[in-house]
Amino acid sequence: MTASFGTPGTKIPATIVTGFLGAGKTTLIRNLLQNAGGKRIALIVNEFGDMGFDGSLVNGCADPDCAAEEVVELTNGCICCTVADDFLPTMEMLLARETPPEHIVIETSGLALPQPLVRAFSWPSVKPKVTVDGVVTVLDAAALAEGRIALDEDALEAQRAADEALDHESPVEELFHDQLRCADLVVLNKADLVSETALDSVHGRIAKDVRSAVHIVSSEKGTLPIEVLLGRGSAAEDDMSGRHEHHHHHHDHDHEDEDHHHHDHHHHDDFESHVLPVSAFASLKQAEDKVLEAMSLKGVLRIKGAVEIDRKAAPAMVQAVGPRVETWFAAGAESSGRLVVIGLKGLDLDAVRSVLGGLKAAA
Ligand SMILES: Nc1nc2c(ncn2[C@@H]2O[C@H](COP(=O)(O)OP(=O)(O)OP(=O)(O)O)[C@@H](O)[C@H]2O)c(=O)[nH]1
Repeated sequence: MTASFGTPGTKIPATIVTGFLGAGKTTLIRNLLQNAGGKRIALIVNEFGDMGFDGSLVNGCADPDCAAEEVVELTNGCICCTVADDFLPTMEMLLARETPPEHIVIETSGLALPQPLVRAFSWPSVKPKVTVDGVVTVLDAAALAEGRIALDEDALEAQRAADEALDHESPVEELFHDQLRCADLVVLNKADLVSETALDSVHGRIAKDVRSAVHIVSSEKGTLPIEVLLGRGSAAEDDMSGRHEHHHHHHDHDHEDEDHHHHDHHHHDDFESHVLPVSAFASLKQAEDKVLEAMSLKGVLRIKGAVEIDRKAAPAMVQAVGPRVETWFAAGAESSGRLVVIGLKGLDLDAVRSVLGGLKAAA
């Protein structure tokens, strides 16, 4: 082994924040950065082909208390597929700084597998200097309580009985399990939306699916003490056993003639993401109704963005997850008039477009 310049124990810790679409990753990170108490944190954000929308949201944290020294955005698509050409150079760039960050936080896209990213920490240029402090998997407790991502056989069977067309090994479920399997800490977020009983029951189901000794905590808006989130020291890159992904089954099906070494190949061939320009809506209410209607279309998983409202100077931010849509006016938001729509491959984009057409299209 070549000696590294730092002594062991001086590696920069990196926290990977993973979790399905809309679970609350960005919210949790924003909170963490506001409570970092002067720690120099670099943030790496990754989005799924949406032209950096989350990047602008995070940068929009102009709060003087926000600890993000640096927000670096990966632009080559999904982090788990572009490790070599995007993530590693970004890490090398951060490490080469005269004053390197004290902690690195990485937000993966809601459709990314954490495993390939964790493995990247074993690359020679990175391994001597950085270690995975922990994989934090954020879950939407409200969605889980409603059985929207089935975890146990009963729920799967119930769901299958309810919908013949539903494949119990859908990519969404595999992805969910893989994100859970890799966790060092599971955050049951959106606790405010569920009863204590429902939260307990979700907790019980999740506990069966995580590796032993993984902590499960609940939160509202990702508000957790920084001591809980950071400083876990898991060194996940040296501890991949037990974190393996299911996902390669799926891939093997599709490409039986290919080698196993492709097994962390993109999952999200099964997903697609679109940026839709939308014209102004008549009112906030109309925007909410239309977005909800679009969310109910088959295959649509997540909608977010900023839209114009007739006669309003500030654009309205839109965040939709499952049956919930949030909107608020945000002066100074960049790039309004577009919505990012993420869903299963084959979703009916024309139907989505006609619903989200906005005021002018509807007229
Ligand atoms: N009620 C409630 N809403 C929450 C909570 N945490 C996040 N949200 C809302 O859920 C929506 C999604 O939150 P984000 O933080 O953007 O989720 P994300 O995981 O980063 O989403 P993607 O990047 O699309 O995967 C937003 O409208 C948030 O305001 C919570 O604890 N309670």
